Amino acid sequence: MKAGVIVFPGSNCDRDMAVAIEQATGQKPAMIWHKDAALPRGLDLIAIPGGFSFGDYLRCGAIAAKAPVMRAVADFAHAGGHVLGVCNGFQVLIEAGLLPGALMRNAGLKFICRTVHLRVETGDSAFTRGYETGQIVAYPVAHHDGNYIADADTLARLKGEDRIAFTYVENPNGATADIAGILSGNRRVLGMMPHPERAADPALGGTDGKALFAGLAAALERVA
Ligand SMILES: NC(=O)CC[C@H](N)C(=O)O
Repeated sequence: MKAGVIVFPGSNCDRDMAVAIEQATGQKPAMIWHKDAALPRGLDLIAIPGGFSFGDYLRCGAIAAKAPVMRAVADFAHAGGHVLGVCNGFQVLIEAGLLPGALMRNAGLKFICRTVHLRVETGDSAFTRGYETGQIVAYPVAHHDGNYIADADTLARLKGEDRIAFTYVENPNGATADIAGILSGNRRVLGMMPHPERAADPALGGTDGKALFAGLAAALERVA
């Protein structure tokens, strides 16, 4: 699997993401600067990492969503490519219009940095196929704007199309329907607030995120 990790000024989980991908695939991902208008050829996965892109000015992810590379990311997604957005990456995907809804300030108005439990709501995607539907996993969260909001129609569509990937067991931020992560209509774009790449090595205190990267590697591995 050939992966690329997008890097914005203020990204701070880009290297963690690269390590998790390399551990799962045996291949170093390409690190792609936000000003690059063209992607490396032959990518199977693009990861948009967590952080504070452009200092979270305007709204989290709003400026990054207008970066030159995002046009190429949108083309890649529209052509059926797999895209993983974690935390600030989820915010960027929403601001870019690649996933529906909005990410608002946490209901408690505080930055939340701790490990939370999530329920895997669907195993039906390249991202979640390494889990059983209904499995409970522990991932860290670290955000102040993780309160996922969707209107009634969007929520009904997400539920009806089995596009809610993860929910919080105990909602930390006020998110609608306890939503922690959602899939696009073609199930190839996943945005999620919790950090699988921070739970992918025993040295980090947890390994529940490993199955996400292993599942992706298995799903996107090319037959030589
Ligand atoms: N860890 C992150 O990606 C932080 C995301 C975002 N800047 C927030 O605080 O909501």
